[in-house]
Amino acid sequence: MKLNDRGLLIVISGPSGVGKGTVRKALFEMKNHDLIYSVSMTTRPPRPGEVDGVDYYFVTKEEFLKRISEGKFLEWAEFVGNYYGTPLDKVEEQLDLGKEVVLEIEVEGALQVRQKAKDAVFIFIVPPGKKALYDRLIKRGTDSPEMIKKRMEKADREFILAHKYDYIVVNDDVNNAADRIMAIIRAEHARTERTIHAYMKMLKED
Ligand SMILES: Nc1nc2c(ncn2[C@@H]2O[C@H](COP(=O)(O)OP(=O)(O)O)[C@@H](O)[C@H]2O)c(=O)[nH]1
Ligand SMILES: Nc1ncnc2c1ncn2[C@@H]1O[C@H](COP(=O)(O)OP(=O)(O)O)[C@@H](O)[C@H]1O
Repeated sequence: MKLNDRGLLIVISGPSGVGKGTVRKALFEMKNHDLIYSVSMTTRPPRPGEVDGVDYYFVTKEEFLKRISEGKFLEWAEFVGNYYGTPLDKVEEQLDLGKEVVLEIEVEGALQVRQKAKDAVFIFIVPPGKKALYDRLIKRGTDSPEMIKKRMEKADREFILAHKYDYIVVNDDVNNAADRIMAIIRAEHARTERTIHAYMKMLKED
């Protein structure tokens, strides 16, 4: 039984290569959930295998800047030379339908969402160690040595902001990390301030 009509907004961040995409896929493969992934827009070129409209909406810088000026993003940020943003209309639409909307975004954008959506839940994924992070970026094989260096330096600046999140999840094992995130989402549903008004309303209508 669902107590709140409006869906929960879940923001997941973590350094590049920590396994956000991998853990998110494991999360969505779990049974009995109402999660929707918010596909971001980016000016980064697609990686081999990435599909427009599934992994990202791939657009030009001009198109992206036009959308910023039209106020079409819930948040946006520049990350190692490319723009990334969350289309506002789709997120609102899904939350109104009672869906749990998952954003997988970097910290600067997450902090913008923190200002706008007070009852969103913020989860920061960390690697079991710095060496593990480096190894994962190498293993993924999608970035040049120079880009890996930039992503590792960026990770150092992101770790400092981890305390601004509600939860820290260690991605030691993909399925364990996904389980922990699902447990957090379920617990957030039961939070008093989130559900009490909806429950009182339901009692009145009962
Ligand atoms: N602020 C913001 N960051 C995003 C968005 N979409 C993706 N990102 C983040 O941008 C960073 C770079 O993403 P990407 O180029 O796909 O590389 P990855 O981190 O190696 O997966 C990651 O931290 C993503 O979480 C978005 O819509 N807004
Ligand atoms: N728990 C884990 N243990 C070992 N390797 C992992 C784990 N999670 C992810 N990886 C690997 O690390 C690399 C980066 O993962 P990815 O999901 O692309 O990270 P992100 O989306 O955070 O940039 C991939 O090659 C992925 O298979």
